[in-house]
Amino acid sequence: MAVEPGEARTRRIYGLETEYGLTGRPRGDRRVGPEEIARQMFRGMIAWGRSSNVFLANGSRIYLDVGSHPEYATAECDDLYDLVAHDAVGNRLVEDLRGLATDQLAADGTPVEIFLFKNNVDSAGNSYGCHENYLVDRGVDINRYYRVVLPFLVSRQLIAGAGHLSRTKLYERPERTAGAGGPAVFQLSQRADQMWDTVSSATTRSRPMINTRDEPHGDPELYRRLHVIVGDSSMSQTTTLLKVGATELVLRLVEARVALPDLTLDNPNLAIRQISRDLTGRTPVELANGRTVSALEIQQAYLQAVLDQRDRLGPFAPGLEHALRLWQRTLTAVEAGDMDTLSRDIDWAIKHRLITRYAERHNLPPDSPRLAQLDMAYHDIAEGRGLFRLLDAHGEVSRIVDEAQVDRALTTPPPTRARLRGAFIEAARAAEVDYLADWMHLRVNRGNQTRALTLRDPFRDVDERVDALIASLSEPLW
Ligand SMILES: Nc1ncnc2c1ncn2[C@@H]1O[C@H](COP(=O)(O)OP(=O)(O)OP(=O)(O)O)[C@@H](O)[C@H]1O
Ligand SMILES: [Mg+2]
Repeated sequence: MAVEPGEARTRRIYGLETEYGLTGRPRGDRRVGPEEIARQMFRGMIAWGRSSNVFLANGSRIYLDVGSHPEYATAECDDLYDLVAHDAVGNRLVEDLRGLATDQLAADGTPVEIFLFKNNVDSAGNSYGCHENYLVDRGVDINRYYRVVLPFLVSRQLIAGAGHLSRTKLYERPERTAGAGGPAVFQLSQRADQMWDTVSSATTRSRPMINTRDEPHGDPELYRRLHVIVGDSSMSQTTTLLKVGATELVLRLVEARVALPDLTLDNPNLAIRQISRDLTGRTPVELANGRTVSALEIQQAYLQAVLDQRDRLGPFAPGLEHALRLWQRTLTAVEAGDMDTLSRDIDWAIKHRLITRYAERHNLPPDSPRLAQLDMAYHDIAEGRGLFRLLDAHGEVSRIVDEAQVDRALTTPPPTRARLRGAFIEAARAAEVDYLADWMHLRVNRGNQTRALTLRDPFRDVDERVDALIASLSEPLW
């Protein structure tokens, strides 16, 4: 359903896409490159997904792109808590594939220890993404979203950055120097130094903060999909909730036409780099109108608008309420310079504490390779090995969902179009028919007959046409 002009959308579709970093350490004589490991994971995926069609019964998509970055895209969620649970499922799935590939490579006589990282930059300085998708209405001028959302996103690393001990100099291309061109500095974000454009349809060469490719995965007359690619991957569930929840609140400000100060940045590519290099949020960045403002002030301005105009933003589900409280608490802590109070909740602060304590204990300078390893190991998703995973196992970081909720999300789609897709996939697998499913389409091929459906409404989780298609699978012949 579209919303009335001037009204905030109170139900929205969200999806998170995560690309994982992949490396292997040989346990025998032969080196095994990431391409080969990825190939083995893909074989595992075919065995385990029963086809190379990689949409799963929980509505998600798992995918191996060119390059060696397994990608997991959550199903369409309409609730932030659901989104956090569905995002967490990605780690489980790629971990399964890692296990299968490890066994297979060992059986083939090339034993290798495989590492998967939920981060955004490898040791050679190459970057890969964590994309956020937000459904917005075609009826709202997309340029108003861009204008308001960009300064928010450029400064959002202050509340949701993953942290990065980086040796990339200002405006250097990390992939040209393997990210080691200067002295080590702890930055807020892994993505800041990878951004070369603000809003464009390119994805790789001049990587923009928002991708404008118009692919709504829904009725194109009603909807658009806002494709945000500037964000860091999050290990922390609280950081995920805050990252998406605060963005949701800013989208509602745009839709409700709340008057906001003009925070258009003079040079967003420079500002994002400056902000990333200052954990206090105080560095002034230049606005197009000649004034300067800090990341903290930008974030405070948006937060204050939400608090002041809350009545105009519609009802808040518990997850959104939770995100709002976290946003307030995070900015208060940054303002007070009290990072320790964030060290259970916000990735960059958790990682910063870990690295500083280790450096102090072992008397290491910032560019010690051991600290760079620690930075990487934070994102290792293996249980019992990854550093965030260890903190989590010891109860030293906060959680939004427990393992039982992740178990559920592994098999149960959220109550959106994903539910139709999930039910269809389950039925098609049980009936052992040749089928295809993607975000918008369901199709069955039987003999020389094909039946196909298009699901244009991502909100809708009941559809008689899907029921009929599923029922027809048990008919002996068409
Ligand atoms: N109408 C919609 N609005 C917002 N998000 C959507 C909508 N439909 C699907 N999504 C989400 O968008 C994401 C799409 O991920 P996916 O990686 O398959 O697509 P893509 O970005 O179009 O393609 P690619 O990564 O191959 O370029 C998923 O997380 C999904 O849940
Ligand atoms: Mg994608």
